Amino acid sequence: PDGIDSITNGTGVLGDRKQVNTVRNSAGSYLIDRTRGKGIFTYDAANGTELPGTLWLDVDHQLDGLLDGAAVDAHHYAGLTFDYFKTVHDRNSYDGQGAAIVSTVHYGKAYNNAFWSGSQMVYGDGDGEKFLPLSGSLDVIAHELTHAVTESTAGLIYWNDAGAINESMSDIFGVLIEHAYSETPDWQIGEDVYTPKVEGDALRSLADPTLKGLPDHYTKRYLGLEDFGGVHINSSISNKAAYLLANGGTHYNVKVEGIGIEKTGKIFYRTLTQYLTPTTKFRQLQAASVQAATDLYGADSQEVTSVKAAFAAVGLK
Ligand SMILES: CCCCC[C@H](S)C(=O)N[C@@H](Cc1ccccc1)C(=O)N[C@@H](C)C(=O)O
Ligand SMILES: [Ca+2]
Ligand SMILES: [Ca+2]
Ligand SMILES: [Zn+2]
Repeated sequence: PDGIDSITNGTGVLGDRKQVNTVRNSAGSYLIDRTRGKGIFTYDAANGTELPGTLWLDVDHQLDGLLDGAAVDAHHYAGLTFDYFKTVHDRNSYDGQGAAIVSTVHYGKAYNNAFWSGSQMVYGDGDGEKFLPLSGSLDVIAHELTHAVTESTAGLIYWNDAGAINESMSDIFGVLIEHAYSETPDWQIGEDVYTPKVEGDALRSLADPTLKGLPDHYTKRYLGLEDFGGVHINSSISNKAAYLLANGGTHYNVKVEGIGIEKTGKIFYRTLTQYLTPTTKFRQLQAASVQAATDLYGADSQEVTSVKAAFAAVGLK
């Protein structure tokens, strides 16, 4: 639709006020952000499963209704995630060519998930017990958009080791992007929308995966067929390595000197975009990460030593 670029005030899923970039005309304000790449577009599935659904139009230019929150957050957080890849890694959208970013909210009925469809992000409303509308948490949007980056670069298949590494990259960048923009960053995933009636829990913890019964060592990996071969289970192995690399610590008697979150982000971004392939296995992830750190900081650097220690601590090499 035609119209003028404008900024509209809105209320997010958690009742927090924020501004979103919109296109405004006589019909109302559309969730179109023309300030980033080829644009960010947010749609409404109206609790159906047709994608992308209807481009979000707010007729009174006040994005503060109960149904608006999911759309406001999906749009706003997609913008922040775009900004992170652009300003921190000099990557213009998920494809490096400014690709338009499309999101759909209110997908399905009480749908307790969010996903990258292969061409767009999709968010369920949650059932109010397990999840609130999933776009209400920045780490969820960052997780999903990172799948698009992964698909445009490494192409990790969604199965067994490669799938777990795929999922892990999405969790790691979920944390990195939350640390870049949130006042209350953490090493947990989904805490803002997970179990609204239970305080202090999260879907996954990178700091201590065992809190949710997930493996924190390669010898404890899941070998079954569920969850695409454990992609949301074995992701915790490299998630833990990332936590140790950034923060340091001693894990299974292996001491890791932390190098901070910025350098951790640089290493994992280079690993993901330069060295991973569709079939990368966990041991190859270790080697790829060492290579990326070597490229960036030199073979004899503390950073390389810490990458080796972080992966050794979770049983890789
Ligand atoms: C369609 C089935 C597969 C879903 C895969 C998507 S990418 C995914 O991993 N979704 C995230 C959503 C998420 C992300 C961050 C924080 C909370 C929730 C996910 O972890 N889904 C879990 C619930 C799962 O699918 O097991
Ligand atoms: Ca978090
Ligand atoms: Ca909770
Ligand atoms: Zn995922």
